[in-house]
Amino acid sequence: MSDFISDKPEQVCILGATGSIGTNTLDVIRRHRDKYHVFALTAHRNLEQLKLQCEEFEPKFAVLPEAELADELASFIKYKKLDVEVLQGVDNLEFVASHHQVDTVMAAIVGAAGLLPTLAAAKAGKKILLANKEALVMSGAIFMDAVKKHGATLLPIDSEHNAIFQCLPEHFVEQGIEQCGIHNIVLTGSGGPFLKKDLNQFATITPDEACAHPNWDMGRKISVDSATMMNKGLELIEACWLFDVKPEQIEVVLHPQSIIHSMVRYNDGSVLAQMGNPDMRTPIAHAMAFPERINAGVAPLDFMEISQLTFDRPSQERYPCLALASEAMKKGGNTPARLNAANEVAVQAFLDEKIRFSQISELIQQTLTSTEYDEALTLEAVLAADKFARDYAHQLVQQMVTNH
Ligand SMILES: NC(=O)C1=CN([C@@H]2O[C@H](COP(=O)(O)OP(=O)(O)OC[C@H]3O[C@@H](n4cnc5c(N)ncnc54)[C@H](OP(=O)(O)O)[C@@H]3O)[C@@H](O)[C@H]2O)C=CC1
Ligand SMILES: CC(=O)[C@@H](O)[C@H](O)COP(=O)(O)O
Ligand SMILES: [Mn+2]
Repeated sequence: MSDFISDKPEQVCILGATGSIGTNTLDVIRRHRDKYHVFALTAHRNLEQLKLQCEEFEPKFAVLPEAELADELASFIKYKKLDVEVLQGVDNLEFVASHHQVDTVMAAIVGAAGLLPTLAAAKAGKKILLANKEALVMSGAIFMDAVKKHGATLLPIDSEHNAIFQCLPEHFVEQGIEQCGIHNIVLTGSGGPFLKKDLNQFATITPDEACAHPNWDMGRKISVDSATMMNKGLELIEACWLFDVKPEQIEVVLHPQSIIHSMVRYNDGSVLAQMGNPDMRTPIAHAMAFPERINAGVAPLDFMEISQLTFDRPSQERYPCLALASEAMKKGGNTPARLNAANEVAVQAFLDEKIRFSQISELIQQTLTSTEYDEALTLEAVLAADKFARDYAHQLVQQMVTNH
């Protein structure tokens, strides 16, 4: 007898629906309304965008953490006579992420705010499409344990990790990468907008310059992370947890064109690469439909248009954040959580023009040296380390502002 194939659309909850990943996810869904149904949308401050999304997709739930915005959305929903229930408060992010009617959760909230709802989805055994790399950086062991224990399915959305996943053999989860004849993982990074900028001019970099990524259109926090290459550092940690490898098994390679999204190097000399135009709808569609393939609306890669694909070593002087992240992963315990917290505070302070671009790495380094190392194997310990490092980093911002 053939397997029963459900023709009911998959019920999707999008955490962070109004962001870059959230809107790209909705664009993929828009092309496949027969396969996917939007069950819940969550946002933070972008009320206007959420109103439009509620009108178009009419989810069962729309969640906003802040009461005032939620009330305004509820009035809009009533006025438009939409069949959408508006929920307010952060606890409701977890409620929708773990709702029994939800099949798939797109985890696309930026930063530590995404951890608890994404973990709730893992504990409810959902199919998780993971964009929120910070959740894994903060609590990799806890998160991966929850995925295994509760039978959740974890599929990477981050373009590099999705690429690596596509280049790995199917049985890598059971066997581990060494048993699969794999030598190492090659994590590619563009180097961001300051790949060639004079180091003497780093102190005067503006937020808009830092957010002008050469290849990808992303939210402001991850764009700054790309400019410092902390993004690659967070991705190195993310890859360690997703693929059960050590930092030494990952080689970071600069590839300014962002056409090869990452590679797997095999012992027989083969290197498998996943390529494509830099458009997040490819990894989103890949993970949503896996193991099938669906149309993502992405233009086919035109080799005649690509003049060259180049590779280089990242310079430690230009990108000190990359080494900070790699060291944090090697040190382990609560270090990646403290690194992430300090980075979030530093990036926000830079975006608010309180500190200089070159002070981001200084602030992270000082926070790591001055806050306490701990094994941090419980969620409470991770959250405490996050809070402590965040508070410490805020104090450093104040000092830096005063000394300006
Ligand atoms: N953009 C990209 O191409 C890629 C992103 N990622 C990762 O995906 C995640 C999302 O990135 P991106 O889409 O660029 O980010 P955006 O800033 O564009 O979007 C972030 C989303 O999270 C919501 N949000 C922000 N803060 C909170 C909060 N405190 N509580 C609840 N929701 C919140 C925002 O709501 P609102 O807009 O309403 O304020 C928005 O919906 C990040 O972890 C990033 O590292 C990974 C690979 C590629
Ligand atoms: C699209 C994506 O996955 C981003 O994380 C991307 O990797 C950013 O580009 P960088 O390679 O410059 O960090
Ligand atoms: Mn990435």
